[in-house]
Amino acid sequence: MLELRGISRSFGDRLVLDDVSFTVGRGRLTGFVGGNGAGKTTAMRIVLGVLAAHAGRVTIDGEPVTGPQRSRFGYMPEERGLYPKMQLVEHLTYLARLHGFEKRAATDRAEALVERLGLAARATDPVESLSLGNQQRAQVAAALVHDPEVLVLDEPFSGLDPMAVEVVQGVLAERAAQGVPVLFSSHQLDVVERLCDDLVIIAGGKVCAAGTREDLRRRYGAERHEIVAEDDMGWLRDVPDVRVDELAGGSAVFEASQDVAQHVLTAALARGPVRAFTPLRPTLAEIFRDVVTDEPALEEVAR
Ligand SMILES: Nc1ncnc2c1ncn2[C@@H]1O[C@H](COP(=O)(O)OP(=O)(O)OP(=O)(O)O)[C@@H](O)[C@H]1O
Repeated sequence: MLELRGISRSFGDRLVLDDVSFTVGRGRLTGFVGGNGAGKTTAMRIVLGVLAAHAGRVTIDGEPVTGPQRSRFGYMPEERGLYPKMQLVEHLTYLARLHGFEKRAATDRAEALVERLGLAARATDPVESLSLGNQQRAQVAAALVHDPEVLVLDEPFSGLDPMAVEVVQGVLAERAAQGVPVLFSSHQLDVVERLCDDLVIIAGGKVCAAGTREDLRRRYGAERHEIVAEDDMGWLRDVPDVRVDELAGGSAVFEASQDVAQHVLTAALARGPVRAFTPLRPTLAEIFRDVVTDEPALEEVAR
């Protein structure tokens, strides 16, 4: 398990990470979510040792991370850095060799990854000639080519079309299934929601929520319910402790506690048939809105 414990970091007199603690479990995909400037990249750089923390520590299985261990981490940095003139497989082979693989093994790994990431037709193209989405896939391949023991990826899904998102998702999930702790940041809440086992939500340099996706759904987000009745549901607006979010004839979506929702159901049944009554699970976007109070509007975050 990778753990950040009490990490703080300032730039000048500006505190950008304030006592940040969270874990990234083995075999888990952990999504790191937060608005622009929340501190995600800074925290990831500290995990990789590219940047020093001013307080706190990063441990792996309870022990402080050492230099040799860090060299076996896979990192996809925010600033993408591949040599533009090098051919794709040649480049990945070169990176694998830097990590100590023999030539044959390095080439085999590079070719297998290129194939797995759907880039086989581009294997001998110079990196600079790849489309932006394919360059992004190539960056993911670069982070994976030495079979890392920990994976940290800064926005691996940005700029990918939905097919490429699926491919990269699949590759990361495979690594996680092999026991690798995987931490990735993303602004794409729908992707994070679909893919992650665990989530860390950060705002203004502080972790404001962390846990499994199901945990967060239970702990945060309004309790919402959908009801579809034969008769008009207009009366719902007058029920105390109910907030009506949507109302169209007999269909309504409302926020209320479990007890009040049961009361609404009973009242609706007393008026006529009820066709559907469903608790709605909060989406990550709703949870995010709930826990991040002083961040930019969600639309800005998702952009
Ligand atoms: N080298 C630096 N010098 C000064 N300030 C910095 C430096 N690096 C980051 N910051 C500041 O630290 C804060 C956190 O930045 P960081 O890049 O970690 O956020 P982020 O969550 O990754 O944001 P984004 O989603 O926009 O990439 C920002 O206010 C940023 O301006």
